[in-house]
This record gives sequence, C-alpha cells and structure tokens, in this order.
Amino acid sequence: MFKVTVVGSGNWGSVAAKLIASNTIRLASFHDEVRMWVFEEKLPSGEKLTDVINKTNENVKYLPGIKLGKNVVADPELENAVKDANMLVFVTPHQFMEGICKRLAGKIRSDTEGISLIKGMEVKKEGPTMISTLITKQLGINCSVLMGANIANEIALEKFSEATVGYNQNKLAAERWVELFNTPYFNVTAVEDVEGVELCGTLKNVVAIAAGFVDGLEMGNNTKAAIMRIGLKEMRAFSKMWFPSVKDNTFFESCGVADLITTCMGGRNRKVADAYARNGGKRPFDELEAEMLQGQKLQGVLTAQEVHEVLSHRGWLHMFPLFSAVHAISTGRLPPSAIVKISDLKPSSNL
Ligand SMILES: NC(=O)c1ccc[n+]([C@@H]2O[C@H](COP(=O)([O-])OP(=O)(O)OC[C@H]3O[C@@H](n4cnc5c(N)ncnc54)[C@H](O)[C@@H]3O)[C@@H](O)[C@H]2O)c1
Ligand SMILES: O=P(O)(O)OC[C@H](O)CO
Repeated sequence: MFKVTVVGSGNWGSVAAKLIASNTIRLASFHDEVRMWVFEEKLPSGEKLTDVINKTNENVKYLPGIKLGKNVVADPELENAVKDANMLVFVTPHQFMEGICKRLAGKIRSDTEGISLIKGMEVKKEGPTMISTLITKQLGINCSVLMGANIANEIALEKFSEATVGYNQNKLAAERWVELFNTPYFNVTAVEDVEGVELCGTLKNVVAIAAGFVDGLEMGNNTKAAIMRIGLKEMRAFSKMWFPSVKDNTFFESCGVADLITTCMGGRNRKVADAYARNGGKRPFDELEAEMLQGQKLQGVLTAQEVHEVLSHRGWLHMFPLFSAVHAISTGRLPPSAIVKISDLKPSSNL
C-alpha cells in the first residue's frame, strides 16, 4: 500500500492535497489518509493554522472556502508528517527546499518515491540545479516532477485543466503519480524528460514578470504576445544549453506553452509585476508581494536573479535579452519600459 504525504500547504499545496485525497479514498492501492505538512503560523484570531485546518477541513489562509477532504490531516511537525510515507509530494516555494531537505535527510523510508510540484531552481557555481535533483541528492530518492497550466484557485473549483508529469527512466513510478493526481477535471500525462518539464515550469515565471510589466504599461495584446514568443524561445534555449537532453516536444505539453499562456494571463507573478510597472518601479517587489499576496510567494523575481547569476558567470547574458531585462527592471536598474527595448540588447541568432 502507498502512503502519501504532501510537504507544503500554500495555495497550490492545499489544492494538491485535495486532488490527491479525492483519489486515495477511492483507490485501493493507497492509504486513505493524506498527511499535509504545514509551516506553522498563528492566525489573527490567535489560533494555529494547523488546528484550524484540522477543525474546519479548510486552509483558511491559503485556500479559503474550499474543503480539502476529510482524509487530509494537517501536521506541523515535518519529521512526523513524513515518517510513514513512501510517496512524498514536495510543493513549497523553491527558496525553502534546501532547508527542508537538510531536515529530512536520513529521516525518510528507503522505499520512498518523490515528486516535485515546485517551480524553481537552485543556483550553484557550475550552473542551475533543479529542485528534483536537489531532492534526489539530499534524500537519496528518485524524484519525478509535475508541472502544467495550473492556476491553483481554478483547479480548486474543479475547472478542467491539464498537467504533465516528467520522469527519468522510472516509468512505473510515473504511472503511479499519474494515477494519484488524475481526475475527470485534472488530466495528467507523463513524458520522459524530467529536466525539460521542470525548466518549463521554472522559467515561465520570469516571462510572466515581463508580461506583467507590459500589462502595467498598458501596451496591449500584440506586445504581450511578442513577449511570450520571445520568452518561450529563451526558455527553450536556456533549457537546452544546460541540459542538451531536453526535448522540443516537451514545450508543446501543458507544462510548456500552456503554462506560459495561463501564467502570463492570470498568475500572481503577472499581477504583482503589473503593479510594479504601474508604480513606475518605485515600490519594490517584496513590498508589493507582501501587500498583494498576503503570505503567498512569487517565484519569478528570484528565478530571474538565479538565471542572471548563471548566465553572467558563463558570459551568456547577451543571448537572453528578455531574461536579462526582467532582472534589470525588477532590481531597479532599468525602468519598466525597457521591457520593449530588448531588441537593443542584440539577441543572438542561435536562440
Ligand atoms: N499557486 C499556484 O497557482 C501554483 C500553481 C502551480 C505551481 N505552483 C508552485 O508551487 C510551489 C508552492 O507554491 P504555493 O502556491 O503552494 O505556495 P504559496 O505561495 O501560496 O504559499 C507560501 C507557502 O510558503 C510557506 N512558508 C513561508 N515561510 C516558509 C518557510 N520559512 N519554510 C517553509 N515554508 C514556508 C507558507 O506557510 C505557505 O504555505 C511554488 O513553486 C509555485 O511556483 C503554484
Ligand atoms: O500564480 P503564479 O504566477 O505563481 O503561477 C501559478 C502557476 O504556476 C500557473 O501554472
């Protein structure tokens, strides 16, 4: 029997727990109960978030108004939450994963399979390390990924969408993840390209920041489409430079072009970048994030910084004018209007 724990309980983490719980309760090969690790916090009422989730079956802070399923149990103790599980679903903002992995090292079952829903990467001197690789290295487990055009609040309302599982070699494990996540309104397919799927999910957040600038400047649909097109090309070029095995077809899955479109239309990165541009770049991103998202986290600004670091280390910045402009604008070195002057930065013909 498979026992699932969700490590993370933000907006998407809560929806993932709901999706999974609806399947573990009906499929015989899974234990009914789904544990969900909660980064504990006190609510304005003085109650602990975990207690409120377990009392109301609702994550009142990150996914208000949605019942998670009676078989979801919130647990504030990380080690306790994972101790019986042999299927771990990682879904926290990427900046917290190194610390979480350090706490979990040596404390999980040896037969555990992992999957990361985290859109982000770590930066090392030698280049980017994907979060699935960090998990594999630090915890010694196989780790697949699930990415897609998945704005969490829409899936919480059971509106139809698609997602892509990326795996490396272990097809059986990938099929089990598909079984665990798939529902009539959440259509999951698997492709053998873990890095390609994960890089799509990670890099689209940088393009979403650019799309938000364009919206904030009220530049219209053609400009936004141009930004998305250039962004997609840079996503593919960046992915293939670091991981030549990445497949072109992956960019046509839900994790690729579909996620790029939905994020640039309706995501949190877009929304906060829109506000940043409307304020003429005068209010920093972290201030807008705290005010507009109330505890939810942006991934695009940090990812732009990470992309900048690895590209500048290699001397490749000039080949990625859009990624470079997003970083320069979000750090206040260029005004938001610079997002449509990227042709001045001489994009390389080999993208
Ligand atoms: N929300 C979406 O629509 C969506 C959809 C697909 C993928 N994702 C990805 O899922 C991942 C998680 O995003 P989310 O939307 O579930 O989270 P979120 O942004 O809604 O919430 C932030 C979470 O971080 C937790 N947190 C705060 N400080 C922490 C710390 N020091 N250590 C550990 N946790 C801490 C908070 O308790 C909260 O659970 C991200 O990589 C995101 O890109 C999000
Ligand atoms: O709200 P965002 O910008 O973090 O994007 C959410 C999801 O990644 C969309 O698939």
